[in-house]
Amino acid sequence: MPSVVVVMGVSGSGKSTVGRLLAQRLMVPFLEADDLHPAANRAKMAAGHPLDDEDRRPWLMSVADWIRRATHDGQGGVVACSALKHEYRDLFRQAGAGVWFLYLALDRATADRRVAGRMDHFMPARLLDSQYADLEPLRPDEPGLTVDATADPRTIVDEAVRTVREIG
Ligand SMILES: Nc1ncnc2c1ncn2[C@@H]1O[C@H](COP(=O)(O)OP(=O)(O)OP(=O)(O)O)[C@@H](O)[C@H]1O
Ligand SMILES: O=C(O)[C@H](O)[C@@H](O)[C@H](O)[C@H](O)CO
Repeated sequence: MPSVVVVMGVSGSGKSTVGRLLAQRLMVPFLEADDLHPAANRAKMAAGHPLDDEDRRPWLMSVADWIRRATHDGQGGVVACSALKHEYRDLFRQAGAGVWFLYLALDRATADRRVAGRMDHFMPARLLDSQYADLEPLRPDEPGLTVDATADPRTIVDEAVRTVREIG
């Protein structure tokens, strides 16, 4: 079994929704990586500016620290984190053994609809251009599974649980 599952994808792909459900099913702790963003990052996104690599660095380090603790104490966990770029995911893989990715692949039109429909969130819909520009989909040499993010969240979780049990 993977130690930590990172549920990744662009804003609106369903990371929080699917990640919470998956953590419940696997009975492991859940981390919403958005909660670890420095205030400056949240303010920048809320003002309509996308984050760059430098903005993300301290945030990715905090997420990697959580992954390190979760793997070392043997508890494991599920993390909802955009993890858009290959190098960010490498950082997570270096933090602990057995890090595995569940990539929620979402078409742009659905992402637009979902993010525009969300009123209680700091992420403005116009930042989706930059999310897709930065996105580097999961590569075959990265451990994980790519799923269609428009499927029902429970169906996605069922498929993920089946796959992690198979590889375990
Ligand atoms: N599989 C799904 N089918 C239909 N709607 C979904 C699905 N997953 C999530 N949603 C809806 O899409 C919206 C975005 O979901 P969610 O907040 O989980 O995405 P996210 O990837 O965590 O976004 P962000 O990174 O911006 O926080 C929510 O309104 C949620 O209810
Ligand atoms: O990497 C990034 O650009 C950011 O982390 C975003 O992905 C947001 O955290 C999130 O998606 C908004 O809720």
